[in-house]
Formats: sequence, structure tokens, C-alpha cells
Amino acid sequence: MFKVENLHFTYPKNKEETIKGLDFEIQQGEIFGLLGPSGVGKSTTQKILIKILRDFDGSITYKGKNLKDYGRDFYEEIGVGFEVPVHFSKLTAMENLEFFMKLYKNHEAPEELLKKLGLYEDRNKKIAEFSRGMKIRMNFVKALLNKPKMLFLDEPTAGLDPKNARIIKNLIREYREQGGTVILTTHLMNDVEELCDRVAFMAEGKIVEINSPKNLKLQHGERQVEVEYEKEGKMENRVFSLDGLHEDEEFFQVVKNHRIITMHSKETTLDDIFIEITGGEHREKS
Ligand SMILES: Nc1ncnc2c1ncn2[C@@H]1O[C@H](COP(=O)(O)OP(=O)(O)OP(=O)(O)O)[C@@H](O)[C@H]1O
Repeated sequence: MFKVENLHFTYPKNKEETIKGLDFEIQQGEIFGLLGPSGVGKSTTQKILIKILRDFDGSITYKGKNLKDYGRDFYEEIGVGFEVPVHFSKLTAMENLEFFMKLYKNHEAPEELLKKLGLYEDRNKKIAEFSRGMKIRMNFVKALLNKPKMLFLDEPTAGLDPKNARIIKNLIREYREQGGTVILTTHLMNDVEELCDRVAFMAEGKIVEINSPKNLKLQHGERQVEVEYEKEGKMENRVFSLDGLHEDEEFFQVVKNHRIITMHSKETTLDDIFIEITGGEHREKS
């Protein structure tokens, strides 16, 4: 869908570049995560891709055509759900959607989207009376309203309780299953594991690694298994290499002769990989 080559961007008032040469592609039907420490340029990159920030260097194509050559039609193609809710607070949820529907050639039935996001009962309430979580869900309704081919999401589950976060995550997956493409940023590594087909880690304005979460864990993990077992009334702990485990006599002896309490392969977590790759602490948002 997108091909980004040698992307550079500097905010007009800044001296230093924020984006210092990005290269990546987003394939149709994938959920692509853009990760990295706060301030590294994730939102900036998304804003460039949705043509809010236009003065960049490098090449970006969308469906093979130069992004700069797209006009208003580009916004028929994409759905945007960013952190800051964009609604008219004096209008009801339904009135907001009726307003936005008029901006697009195609649109979903707003009632159906409201039902999916658990907001149908509140459709005639003013947005000003919505809770923060309801506003975030409303943002998602708006992002899907024009039946977009591609969704841009910035921290889609931040600020949601686990039940509503689950609803959003299921909808993102459902969207992908129907052929949709998603680019998202998040600081929540659980969301990354649950959702992303591939992730790009950014550090200092560049992409330092792109891979699937599974491959990252395999590459960065230690290929070991840790066994906790009971021996003569005491707890013992041993670590074995996964390579050659099928012929490791000591491992067999432990498994055969003792009661096993726990057995875990020692995969690294994405949190650890995040810090290792980007060199940055990552902040969990509630
Ligand atoms: N309008 C602006 N003018 C000048 N500098 C900006 C502007 N918006 C962002 N920046 C700077 O650009 C850098 C990247 O910001 P950006 O919002 O893209 O980071 P991010 O990776 O999305 O961070 P977060 O995870 O906190 O959302 C930061 O140093 C930020 O201060």
C-alpha cells in the first residue's frame, strides 16, 4: 500500500531533523506497528503519511502513485483515529456522524458502527456528556465511517478499560480479516503481540529494525528452557539449552525422576527487546 524511501522531515521552527531517513513498506492486509520511545517521531511519520505534514524529502507512494499527486480523493481511502478526539462536543454522537458522513462518497451505516462499539444506547447524548473512554470509542467509529481501505491509529487502546480495549482490538483484527490495512503506534507491548503482523522500531528518527513480533522474540530470546522441580522435598532449578534438548540426558533425568513444578522457554519479552533495540525506556499508558 505504502512505500516510503529515504524520508526526511524537519519541523519549520526546529533546526534538527525529526525524521532522519526512513525506509519501509506497508503491505495490503497487514497490521504494521510503529514503535519507539516517546518523541522519536512516530506521530510525525503518521502525519506525513496522511498528508497533514507535506513538506518532506524523500519518496512516498500509496498504491504505486506519488502521495503528493493525491488530492481530496485520498481521504476517501483512509480512516484516521488519533489520540486527541475530534468531535463537536455540543452535538450528539449521531449528529456528529451525520455531519462527517456528508464529507464522504461512501459510508458505513452509523448505527451499526455505534452498536459495534457499544455506543448505540448513547447515540442521542451530546459528546460533551461522554466519558473519555466513550470519546475514544467514538473516534474509532469516525475512523471507520468512510469504509477506509487503510486505517491510521495512534494509541488505539490507550485510556480504555480492558473490556473496551478488547472490543477495539477485535474490531482491528476483523478489519484486517476483511482485507483492511492498518498502521498503528502504541506503547502497549501486549497490543503489539496481539495485533501486529510486523513492527518497525524507531530510534533517533530512524528505523532500526523491522520484523514480526515472533521473529523478534526468537532472534533476541535465549534458546533455553528453565525447569523448576522438587527434589527430596526441596525446590531445584535448572536451565537447559533448547538446542540439543532431544538428546540431553540430564534434562531427561530431571523430567523422569522428579515432580516438575514449572517449565518455561526463556523467551525475551517485547518490552526487553524494545529497550535493547531503541535504547529507550518505554512508558506504559493507562
Ligand atoms: N508541531 C511541532 N513543531 C515542532 N516540533 C514538533 C511538533 N510536533 C512534534 N514535534 C517534535 O518532534 C519530535 C517527534 O514528535 P512525535 O509526536 O512525532 O513523537 P512520537 O514518537 O509520536 O511521541 P509519543 O510516543 O510521545 O507520541 C518531538 O521531539 C516533538 O517535540
